[in-house]
Amino acid sequence: MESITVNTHGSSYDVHIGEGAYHLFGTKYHEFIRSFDQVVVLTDETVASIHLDLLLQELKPIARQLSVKRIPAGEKAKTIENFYDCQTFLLEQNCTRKSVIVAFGGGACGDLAGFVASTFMRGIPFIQCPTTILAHDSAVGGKTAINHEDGKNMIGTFYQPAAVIYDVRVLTTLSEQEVRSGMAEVIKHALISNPDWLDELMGISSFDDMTMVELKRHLAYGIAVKAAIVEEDEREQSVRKYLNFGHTYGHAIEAAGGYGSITHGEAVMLGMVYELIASERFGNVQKGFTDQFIDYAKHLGYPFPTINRLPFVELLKYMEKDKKASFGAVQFALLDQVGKPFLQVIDADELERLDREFRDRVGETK
Ligand SMILES: NC(=O)c1ccc[n+]([C@@H]2O[C@H](COP(=O)([O-])OP(=O)(O)OC[C@H]3O[C@@H](n4cnc5c(N)ncnc54)[C@H](O)[C@@H]3O)[C@@H](O)[C@H]2O)c1
Ligand SMILES: O=C(O)C(=O)C[C@@H](O)[C@H](O)[C@H](O)COP(=O)(O)O
Ligand SMILES: [Zn+2]
Repeated sequence: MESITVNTHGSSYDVHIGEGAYHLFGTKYHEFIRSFDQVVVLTDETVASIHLDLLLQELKPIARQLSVKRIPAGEKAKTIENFYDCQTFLLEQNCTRKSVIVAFGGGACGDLAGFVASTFMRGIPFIQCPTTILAHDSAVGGKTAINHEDGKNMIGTFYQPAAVIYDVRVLTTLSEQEVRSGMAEVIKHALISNPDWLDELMGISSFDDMTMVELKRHLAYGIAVKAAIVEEDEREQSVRKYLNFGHTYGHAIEAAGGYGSITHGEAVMLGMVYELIASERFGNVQKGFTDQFIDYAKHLGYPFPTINRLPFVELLKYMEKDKKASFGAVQFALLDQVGKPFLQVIDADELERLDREFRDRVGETK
């Protein structure tokens, strides 16, 4: 079992990753769980149907009272209606300020559960139990959110979990598409931090070839990269914006396409290619590198044709509302080189030129 501690201004918590991590509920977290009058597991329908027993066999013997709230699977969970429904559930269960939420699912479930926890009676503790590769990112760092039709994650809080318990046994049931989606955030962590690690990832010709030992190592690296940035800038005033590499364009794709029509990680991969092209213009990324990266991403099956149904004007509308934008300027996290991120304002005319170049170079035209 590997453990990484995240220290922020107001909190300190551990991220545990390994096979059998849920046993920690009965050991390290036994007294912590006993200190709550109720444990509410917030989980998505799919995860519950496959893996709930694995978690409940650890929690049932120790929780004073336990209930399970199932939410819809996937991005459609992150709505104001589901948020309200969860609050109603907590009230119906007579939860109090001495209750705890356990988020059991991928990033969508974790983002919603964290937002619910941060607002129920003005805030109760929550534990993240991520069940996707992608959630090595979302479970750490305390960003919680639901979506608005005008923009991704527009309603949310910074609210750190009390612990992250990442039992990798559940990852074996992920679909090929969800593996691809999750690996995009791993690749993002490498792109913003470490050229050697990126080289290793770019040597993977099929995610099926990765062993669990290799996957766990990549996830632990990604968590360490994220934890270090969050410790430095929890509320995204400076370096935390680097974690948004690929997201300004990626979130616009998700919102313009309709939430859930493309996975978050797949949209981020398209966004990273767009933002690599911008990094050639504003940084020192070489065209040859970006072309090699495009071939790699295409070979791994990232869905570049999605861009065909999304006109630039639609994407621009969302990019202009990005959370890093202010005073009418859209700000991007770009790369000077791999491992050297920086921030750059880009105007609408340049964004359009980059968009045309992106479509040409990924081989899809309007
Ligand atoms: N808070 C953050 O810092 C942060 C970081 C990255 C992404 N996110 C958010 O995370 C979300 C994406 O997360 P995600 O990719 O985990 O999506 P997700 O939670 O929608 O899960 C993807 C799909 O996989 C299924 N699934 C989950 N675990 C499974 C398992 N073990 N076996 C089989 N199926 C399983 C789910 O039911 C769902 O259908 C987006 O909303 C994104 O905005 C947040
Ligand atoms: O933790 C962060 O900070 C990130 O930017 C990580 C991203 O992978 C994640 O998708 C995050 O939810 C995006 O945040 P947002 O503030 O752009 O909505
Ligand atoms: Zn992301």
